[in-house]
Amino acid sequence: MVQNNIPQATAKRLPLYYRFLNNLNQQGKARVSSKELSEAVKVDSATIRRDFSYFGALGKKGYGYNVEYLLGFFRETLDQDEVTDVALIGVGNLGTAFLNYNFMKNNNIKIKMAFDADPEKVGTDIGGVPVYHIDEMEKRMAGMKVAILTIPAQEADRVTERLVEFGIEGILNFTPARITVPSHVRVHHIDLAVELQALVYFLKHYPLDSSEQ
Ligand SMILES: NC(=O)c1ccc[n+]([C@@H]2O[C@H](COP(=O)([O-])OP(=O)(O)OC[C@H]3O[C@@H](n4cnc5c(N)ncnc54)[C@H](O)[C@@H]3O)[C@@H](O)[C@H]2O)c1
Repeated sequence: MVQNNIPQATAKRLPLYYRFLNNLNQQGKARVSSKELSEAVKVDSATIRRDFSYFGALGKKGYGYNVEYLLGFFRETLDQDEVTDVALIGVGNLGTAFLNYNFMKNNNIKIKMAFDADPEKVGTDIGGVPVYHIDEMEKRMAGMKVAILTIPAQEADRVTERLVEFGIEGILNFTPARITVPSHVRVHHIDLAVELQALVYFLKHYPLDSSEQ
């Protein structure tokens, strides 16, 4: 399949491209130039052209790219026709914000259920998502492949072990814990403190040339 040959860096940019092209399509635009795309998604146009060449979309000079063709490709590659159900573990400050945020607005990923250990939260419904007790995780999550972790760091290893045990395939980890998983499980860490520190470091040591903006 085509997507197996796409470099990981390119694959990571696909959702970004998809979102923008979807907006263009809804506005009735039939084509887009790599310059327009570049300005909108803040990726340089040479990178966009290289990315698009991996899936055979070669823009025509003076015409640009066909929005509908690209969207069709992205939809297939990103499985946009299929809704992916995700579970969220830990309905605290961060978890509650995610439940209230409707992922469906931009793509086909949906938080279907949430789990918490606090009896006061169990049985509630946040943003239309039911909250179950963590003891019911294995039973309720049967068949689900992706989980978001928004529990305290010290709970991360224990919960991860249970997720791995029943066959989870991907974990989006918001805890600062560096969880260990077998090689067949993919973990993406999102550490806001690290990102913020990196941003401040870059601002200080790699000031942007205003002409690049
Ligand atoms: N709040 C933020 O802005 C923020 C930002 C970045 C990262 N984080 C990280 O995200 C995680 C959650 O942060 P928070 O501020 O939402 O914390 P929080 O204390 O508000 O929420 C944690 C929730 O997890 C539940 N919980 C505890 N142990 C559990 C278990 N074993 N199983 C299921 N649920 C359990 C608690 O009952 C609580 O509802 C932390 O690891 C934190 O470091 C938070």
